[in-house]
Amino acid sequence: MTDSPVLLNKHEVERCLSYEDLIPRLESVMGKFSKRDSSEIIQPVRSVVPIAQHNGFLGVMPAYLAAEGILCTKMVTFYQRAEGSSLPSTQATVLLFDPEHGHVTAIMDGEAITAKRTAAVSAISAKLFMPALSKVLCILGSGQQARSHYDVFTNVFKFKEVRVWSRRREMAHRFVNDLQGPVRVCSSVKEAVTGADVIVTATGASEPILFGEWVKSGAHVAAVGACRPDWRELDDVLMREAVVYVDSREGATAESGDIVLSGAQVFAELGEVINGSFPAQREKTTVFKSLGMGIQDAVSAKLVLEKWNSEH
Ligand SMILES: NC(=O)C1=CN([C@@H]2O[C@H](COP(=O)(O)OP(=O)(O)OC[C@H]3O[C@@H](n4cnc5c(N)ncnc54)[C@H](O)[C@@H]3O)[C@@H](O)[C@H]2O)C=CC1
Ligand SMILES: O=C(O)C1=NCCCC1
Repeated sequence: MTDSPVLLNKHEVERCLSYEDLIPRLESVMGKFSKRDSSEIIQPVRSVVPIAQHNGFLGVMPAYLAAEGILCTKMVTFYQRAEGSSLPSTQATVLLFDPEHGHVTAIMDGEAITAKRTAAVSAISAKLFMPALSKVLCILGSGQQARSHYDVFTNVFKFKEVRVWSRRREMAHRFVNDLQGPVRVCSSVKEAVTGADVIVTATGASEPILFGEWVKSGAHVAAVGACRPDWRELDDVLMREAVVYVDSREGATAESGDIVLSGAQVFAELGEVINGSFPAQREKTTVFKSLGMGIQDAVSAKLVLEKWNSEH
């Protein structure tokens, strides 16, 4: 008989997952992924089931990391919520398995993992691509991803100014009231992004909200939303003028409206830059188009379980 799986709620997952541990593990696994060695990593593009009646999607994100003995899947639902809805737009559960015998070893909340690993990957992109003397950070959106991006970006980097824009100004004020540091609430995207060195787009938008003409030359954009092939956050001008990096080429081709609909060319995967096979063009305007990967959830879940096991 196998042991019952460990059950970890959001609070426990949050407590057991630090950015300090997460960032090097993500850098390492994304570098390995970009080598496309299927004896080491298997991660298909996520399967997505549309829930058309409710403006939602169910995504299933399996991954197997043979050398590290990690077999994992995340199941994630994401919805386009009506303005003013208090429901979360992204919810998830992560399962870890024993790769040898096939039983489930842990079932854990996936919201905290999704929030932290996505923000940590964006921070890795900023470390590689943002201008050398970056002073101004701008966050578009005020939800879960905006919050985790604020946390890691202000932790890892030293910005002189942080700005936030949200489509409802009161939500931007609520976001700022929950934080420790000073953040300027902006009333338009244009005001928020003008002169910014680093821009995070973390919205539920399906039409462009960020226009290339507003973006300072040499700025870095970490684009986190618009994860469907017909959704946009960034306009054609920005997509065509910037050097475009992605987490996975296959994922970007299948799921990113900003890439597919603009016809922009992908320059490299983050892992290819980490491996040194493509350069980080820091002096140019750069976009990192994030879609999320099962391997990111897998290493995050393993870290959570290792930490939890070390305490019990
Ligand atoms: N790249 C990745 O790995 C991941 C991407 N996502 C995506 O990131 C985005 C944000 O996710 P969460 O923070 O979890 O959602 P959330 O619901 O907590 O926050 C969404 C934010 O977007 C704003 N928003 C919604 N519709 C908008 C519109 N039409 N125009 C402008 N702003 C709009 C909301 O006011 C809110 O501030 C979503 O698109 C989600 O699908 C989520 C998880 C992982
Ligand atoms: O990677 C993820 O997790 C997600 N990516 C895009 C949409 C919501 C969840």
